[in-house]
Amino acid sequence: MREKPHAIMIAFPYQGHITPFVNVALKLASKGFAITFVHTHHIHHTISSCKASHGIDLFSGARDYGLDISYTTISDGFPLEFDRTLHIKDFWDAMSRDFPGRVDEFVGHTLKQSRNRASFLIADTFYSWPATIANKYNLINVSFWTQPAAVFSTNYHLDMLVENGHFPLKDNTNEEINYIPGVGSVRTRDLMSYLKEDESVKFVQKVIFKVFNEVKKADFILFNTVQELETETLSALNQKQPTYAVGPVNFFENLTKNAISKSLRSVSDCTEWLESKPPGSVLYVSFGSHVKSSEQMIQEIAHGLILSEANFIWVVRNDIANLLPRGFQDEMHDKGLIIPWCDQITVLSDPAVGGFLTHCGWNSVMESIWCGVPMICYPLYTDQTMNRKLVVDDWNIGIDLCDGMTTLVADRITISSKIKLVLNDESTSRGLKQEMEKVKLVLNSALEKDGSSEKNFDLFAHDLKAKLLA
Ligand SMILES: O=c1ccn([C@@H]2O[C@H](COP(=O)(O)OP(=O)(O)O[C@H]3O[C@H](CO)[C@@H](O)[C@H](O)[C@H]3O)[C@@H](O)[C@H]2O)c(=O)[nH]1
Repeated sequence: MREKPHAIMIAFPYQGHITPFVNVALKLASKGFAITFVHTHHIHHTISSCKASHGIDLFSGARDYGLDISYTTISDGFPLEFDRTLHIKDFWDAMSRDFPGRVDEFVGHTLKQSRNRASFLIADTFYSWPATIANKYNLINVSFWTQPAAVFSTNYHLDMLVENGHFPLKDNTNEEINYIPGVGSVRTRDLMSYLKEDESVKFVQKVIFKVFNEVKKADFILFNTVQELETETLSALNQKQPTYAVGPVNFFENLTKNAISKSLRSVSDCTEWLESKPPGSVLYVSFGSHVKSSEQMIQEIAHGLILSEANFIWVVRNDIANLLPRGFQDEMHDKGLIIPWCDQITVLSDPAVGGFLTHCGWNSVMESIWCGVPMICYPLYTDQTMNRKLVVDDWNIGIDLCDGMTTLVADRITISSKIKLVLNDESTSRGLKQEMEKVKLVLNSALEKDGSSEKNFDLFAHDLKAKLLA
């Protein structure tokens, strides 16, 4: 192939998807691919308003490092000021109905301009249109999955859940399931929240049904996970479609020294505060970019933190800041630092951090392992319950905040004692750290030059080029 193969990459408009997707773009470009990277106008506007120094092209920094990435934006159909979180159902109704047409037009136009270059499409698995558009333009269709393979496989085999009477899931069931190919034994309470019998998630179920029909038509599927951590699940999936565990890709950006802005919020610098704390003494608390806990639970966590007497950094996003107990900031003195957002990987890498109270978003789990920080798990929605199961039950690198998981509420005394267990209790903390070292080694080795993720990425690039030439 004389000209570089060309990827058209359409990002999914949420932080937990943007971060790894940007890294996939950088990685592909570093392997000799040309990229056209696309954000929605709204995401572009949000990212660029967080960093005044960046111009209109978020990827100009990548080109400074010799990477062939061009960048553009398309409309999601709503004005910039429309509140996409508050009106999530309207937003996603329109995204399902109208956005595919915009992508179609964009892809058609881009291909016309690209002078018969060998092109292919990469989109987030959560989009429901890639197979249709790839088919129309005769493009290879690459799907990118941002969660564990176990969650993918469960969604992929929804028909089995239906046959066995486990979909839709009745509330508060705790049966064992062991028929999902490659997933082993899992309890119904660990299944994704949107499989539950609840009107409010009906529209999510509809989306999931649709996207998992679509992904069955993908030519290649990339997983932001590690082969050695999910070996059986991945090999079962590989029997169905070509799958490649290439994760976690989240750290690849080091290559460009973080020159690519991808944060949807402005970042607070915690370095100085962390430097003033002893090693392993700080609990980092964050529930990711968009999930909301109940006011009651936020209050219990706040009191639990004070009772534990631990040092802590708590990412309290602006949308939940009003839920903190009155007088909390005075009570915590210098023991606590409340910030609206930070560079999470930088914070987790700091030697002062000894534990992570997390909602178990998959990026947070991967980042915590990469930094070797044991977790206290407080999963809230979607894949987070399954991610908790991997962290606590399978890998023993974290503990549950809410044992039993049925009510999802813990009181301040329990919370405080869980924090002490992870940060101060000799035996628990040593046990978690020992297991964490093993899992961290697996993850870090996968990212080495001859590690599985690196090799799988090369294999993917090789297979893709072969298919483009065929
Ligand atoms: O102050 C902060 C807090 C978070 N992050 C980053 O934000 C991302 C958060 O991702 P994740 O931990 O996966 O949580 P969510 O934002 O909640 O991600 C959504 O997307 C994930 C991937 O699909 C799913 O696993 C989650 O359940 C879903 O809620 C991570 O890369 C963090 O490094 C920061 O940079 N600064």
